[in-house]
Amino acid sequence: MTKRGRSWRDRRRKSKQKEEGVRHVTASLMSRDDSIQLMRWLRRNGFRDSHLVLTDFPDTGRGVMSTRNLKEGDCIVSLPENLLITTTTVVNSHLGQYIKTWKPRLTPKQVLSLYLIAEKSRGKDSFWYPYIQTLPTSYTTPSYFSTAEVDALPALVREATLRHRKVLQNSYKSLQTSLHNLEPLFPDWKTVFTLKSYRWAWATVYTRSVYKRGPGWEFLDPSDPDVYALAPFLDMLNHSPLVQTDTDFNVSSKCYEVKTEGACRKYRQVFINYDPYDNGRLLMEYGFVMPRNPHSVVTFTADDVVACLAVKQNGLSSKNLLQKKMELLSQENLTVNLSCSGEGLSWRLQTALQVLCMDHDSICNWRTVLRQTPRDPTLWSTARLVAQRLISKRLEQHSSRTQVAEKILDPGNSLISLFILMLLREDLYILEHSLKELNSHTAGALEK
Ligand SMILES: C[S@@+](CC[C@H](N)C(=O)[O-])C[C@H]1O[C@@H](n2cnc3c(N)ncnc32)[C@H](O)[C@@H]1O
Repeated sequence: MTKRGRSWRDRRRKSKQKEEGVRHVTASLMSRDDSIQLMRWLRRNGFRDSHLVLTDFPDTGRGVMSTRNLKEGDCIVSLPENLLITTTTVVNSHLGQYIKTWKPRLTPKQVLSLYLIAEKSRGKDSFWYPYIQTLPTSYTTPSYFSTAEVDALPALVREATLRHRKVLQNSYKSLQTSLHNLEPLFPDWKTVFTLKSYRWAWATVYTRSVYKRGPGWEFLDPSDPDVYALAPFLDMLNHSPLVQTDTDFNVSSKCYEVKTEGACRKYRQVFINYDPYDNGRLLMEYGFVMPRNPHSVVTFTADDVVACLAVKQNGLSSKNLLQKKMELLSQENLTVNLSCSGEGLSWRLQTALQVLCMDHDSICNWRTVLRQTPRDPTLWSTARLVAQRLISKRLEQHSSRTQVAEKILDPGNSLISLFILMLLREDLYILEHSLKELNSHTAGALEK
């Protein structure tokens, strides 16, 4: 065996660094020109930023890095109104006269989607060209999932996915009847406004718009609020549930501003907090999931709990008693969103479990469980056994779903598959952890 000295290791290290450097430069060169054009265009049009640059991050993909230390209260982005795409932008554009008379009335999301497709098709002639060039060309939101990916999802997320896809299809269908009216502007409207381009535009609006209240145009469908604005550069900020930012339109400066509510170190990624969503919702609305998401939960319904009541107990609880309990729970809105998380069972689930385990005599005092403490130890020990059954049953179903998904999905080739597997594994962890907690309490109670 040849012994390799320090110089070999140094050479190896240097050549590895070079390889990585080449990979890094190749990856960033692809978007570097577009990023430079975007920044120039933004500054030409009144954008002010404080030392922020677009960068690829290994864990989140493209995002924003600060080149100086940021302190609480710093205004890091200030985007003038003329750089926002809102329904007002569209109404004042060449599409405006068509939007005003469109039948059936358009929703604000449809208006923005049509505009994005129209502007994209105009290429360099569009004012928005430098912005559109930096938009992703495809997304990881539900309308991009393959059939195998949809099938692999947990039941509730799968239902939400199918609903999401239906909304998109119906939205496109309702547009189709009037698209030919755009012929004077777009002679090739049939190949421009396709379902595929609409899916892209719709996902762009869904995943990248910020909240800005519109004027309430009377010619738009009021069933969807006019609160969306596409905000170049600001939409490059990724989400973290751990940060707080103040993101709003400032009516006096007429700029959309982002202010930090905490410090951020130099050369670190700057995040904003989109919404306190669990991973299922993040996947539905934004097309990604977060490892160790503090908002992640596994949810149950009251019917799931009822199915786990002991046969004996079920027998004892006459049909009428069970009906009464379900009425009480629904009065308190406690029949859905009963959940467990990395921290164990939620208060809602614990309460529903206790109500469903009450006997004939104690049900008249059912409100005592709403107060949470002190807990009736006998009632809670029955409820805990039902909880163990509930979680074990779900864990069994979920483990086999995850095993099947691991065989079918290819996370190396599809980011969507990777996110779905992350979602399944996170739920598995929550269920295992919750069951462990329940078992340890049972063991503790037996030892006493
Ligand atoms: C407003 S954009 C943020 C910029 C985006 N990363 C880009 O390159 O254009 C929102 C999208 O960024 C991605 N994203 C945001 N936060 C993320 C995170 N913490 N981890 C992974 N992807 C994230 C998701 O694809 C999401 O739909």
